[in-house]
Amino acid sequence: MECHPLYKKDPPLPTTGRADHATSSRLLVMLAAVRSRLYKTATLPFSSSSPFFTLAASSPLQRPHASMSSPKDFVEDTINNNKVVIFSKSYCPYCAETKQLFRNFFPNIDVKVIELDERPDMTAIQDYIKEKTGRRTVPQTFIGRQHLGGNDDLYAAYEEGKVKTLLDESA
Ligand SMILES: N[C@@H](CCC(=O)N[C@@H](CS)C(=O)NCC(=O)O)C(=O)O
Repeated sequence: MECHPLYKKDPPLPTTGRADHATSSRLLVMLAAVRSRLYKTATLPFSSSSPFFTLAASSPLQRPHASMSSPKDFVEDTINNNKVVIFSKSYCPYCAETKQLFRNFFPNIDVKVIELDERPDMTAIQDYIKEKTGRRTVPQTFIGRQHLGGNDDLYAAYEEGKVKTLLDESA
């Protein structure tokens, strides 16, 4: 199976610092233009603390890591607060099969999918999952806080009836 980011069907918006900066700069220029036109036409009481500017300055584009928890806290909180968690990568075919298993056989179960390749802390999260489970590959699935393993492990567990048992037990 092909497993490479270039095979991803829907590439994410640019997430590098430079792209973010360019995007937010363009946004600020647009907002400034709108602000100056409004000033001319309606003389509205804008100031530098206008909601427009507050919004732009606190945008995740400018402060991408500000509210992020540690990789360990993020993984543990996610597992504790969701019945089924799949740590995945959006372009990974094994991950697609894992997601498909739940869609096919357990369509009414909420599944929390974390697409690691869409997060800036991907590597740190994979490091923590490796520390926790001994596995660094994706997917890694947890049901009711219990680690089931990769895609092969999940399908084997499904065949044995273990997936259903764990889902029932963690109701
Ligand atoms: N046999 C494994 C194969 C998993 C696998 O090779 N995943 C690739 C992604 S498609 C991987 O994790 N590569 C290393 C990485 O992305 O860090 C399974 O069934 O889960």
